[in-house]
Amino acid sequence: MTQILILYYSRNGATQALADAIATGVESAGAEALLRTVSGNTDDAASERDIVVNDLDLQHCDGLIVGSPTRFGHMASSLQRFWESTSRDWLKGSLEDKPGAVFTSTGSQHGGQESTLLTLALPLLHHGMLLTGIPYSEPALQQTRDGGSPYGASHVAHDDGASGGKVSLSEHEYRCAKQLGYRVASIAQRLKLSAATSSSLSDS
Ligand SMILES: Cc1cc2nc3c(=O)[nH]c(=O)nc-3n(C[C@H](O)[C@H](O)[C@H](O)COP(=O)(O)O)c2cc1C
Repeated sequence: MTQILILYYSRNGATQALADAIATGVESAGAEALLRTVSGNTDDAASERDIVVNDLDLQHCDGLIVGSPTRFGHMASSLQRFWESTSRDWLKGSLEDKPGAVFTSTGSQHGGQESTLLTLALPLLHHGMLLTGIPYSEPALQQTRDGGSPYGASHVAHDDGASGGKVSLSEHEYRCAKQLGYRVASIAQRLKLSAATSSSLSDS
């Protein structure tokens, strides 16, 4: 079965809520969603609901969707530290030619979603991934008054999670996130199928 790795860092649950919505989209395409986190810093703990990613997760996945809260306009240091530990996988090309996408949560509406999404995409490109976002054929992208962007899925948290409140995505944020999961999973399935078809043609 096609396996999509959803890798995120989240301290207060908002980025994790996006990861869950993306997983719903992955599963709606008939693929498996593998939710993984990165380890946090001593003074900045990561959510412990999901286990920490390992090398095999990167090597075996058919697609990767990466998320982080926005921290001063870019990704959290825990996720940056994770990327700096991936040189061996970069040398092996573990992620090369696999579809990838990104997501983020901010405290405020104009707190840097686009800068975070665009910079979250850079390590994926360095690893040779095929970057995708959310197309405007998704109606929620036109209708949203909160998160959701062509660059990736997003949520405006107004810091509900940080103040101990319940994190809840708006309907449009949820639909954009689900669409992103569906899109990466269905692209991964098509790539896998065409690789299998061309290898069986070259064998015959
Ligand atoms: C050190 C730090 C820097 C932050 N920088 C920003 C920022 O630049 N823009 C913004 O809108 N929110 C910022 N926030 C708020 C977080 O992005 C927001 O609370 C996010 O939803 C947290 O995600 P999480 O619940 O997954 O941890 C910052 C929070 C912290 C702790």
